[in-house]
Amino acid sequence: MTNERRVLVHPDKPSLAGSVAARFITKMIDVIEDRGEATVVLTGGTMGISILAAIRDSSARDSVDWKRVNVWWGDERWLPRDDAERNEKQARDALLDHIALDEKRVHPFPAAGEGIELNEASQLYASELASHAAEGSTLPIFDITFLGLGPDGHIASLFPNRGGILEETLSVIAVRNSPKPPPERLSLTLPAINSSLRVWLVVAGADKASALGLTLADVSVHEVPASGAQGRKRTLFFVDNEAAAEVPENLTTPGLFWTGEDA
Ligand SMILES: O=C(O)[C@H](O)[C@@H](O)[C@H](O)[C@H](O)COP(=O)(O)O
Repeated sequence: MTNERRVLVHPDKPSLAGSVAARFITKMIDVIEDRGEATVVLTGGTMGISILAAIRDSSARDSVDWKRVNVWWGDERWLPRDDAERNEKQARDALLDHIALDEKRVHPFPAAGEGIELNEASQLYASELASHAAEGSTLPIFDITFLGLGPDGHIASLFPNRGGILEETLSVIAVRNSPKPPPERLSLTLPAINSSLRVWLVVAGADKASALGLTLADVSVHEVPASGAQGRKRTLFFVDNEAAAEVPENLTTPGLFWTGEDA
């Protein structure tokens, strides 16, 4: 298996969301069968949440043994737990509250207003990751890490020309003065993201075409953080036609018909 990056192009957002949902369900079933459990890292953002809703609405949804699925987040907005803009809240509304998860396996970031401040929250999440780490690691085995892509090329809460994208030691960082509101966030670092077996970027809309084109042109990770995303086994870009406008033809594959051996 090569660790090439593959761009799977879909006609529009609904077909993109439906295709990713179907692949995700299939992959979860395969991994659980193989390892007895599966671990996913969720992302915020409109496409990331749309995919959770598509999983919820899939007729195959409950073929997954959800009580064996571990859920983490790639980043979180530093807001009160029930704030509508919080990634955890949006994920619970879109999917998590509709499936039979084992709540002990669901690991949201800490929230604002619960007696700890941002730096301590990042350390707490790093410790929680470490307490569920695989042998000899500080991180659990992530089977799939979802990422959205910002128009500026950010992933999670790792923004261009900021120190966070260059962090090589910590697994979690506190983010302040975020260019995307809210200003305070928590984020996995690039090494933590790239520890994932599979990184699935979900990208839709004309406003992402430039960032996606630059990402695949391998410009510096400091300028385009997404260019540094690399799963250990597989890195897939699930995109719609609009977002693919600046992707060289030779890098794209029709997403609806790709039967790649291991998504
Ligand atoms: O907390 C967040 O905002 C996300 O984690 C962020 O990384 C998001 O995925 C991108 O900004 C894309 O968001 P859209 O899909 O809404 O453009």
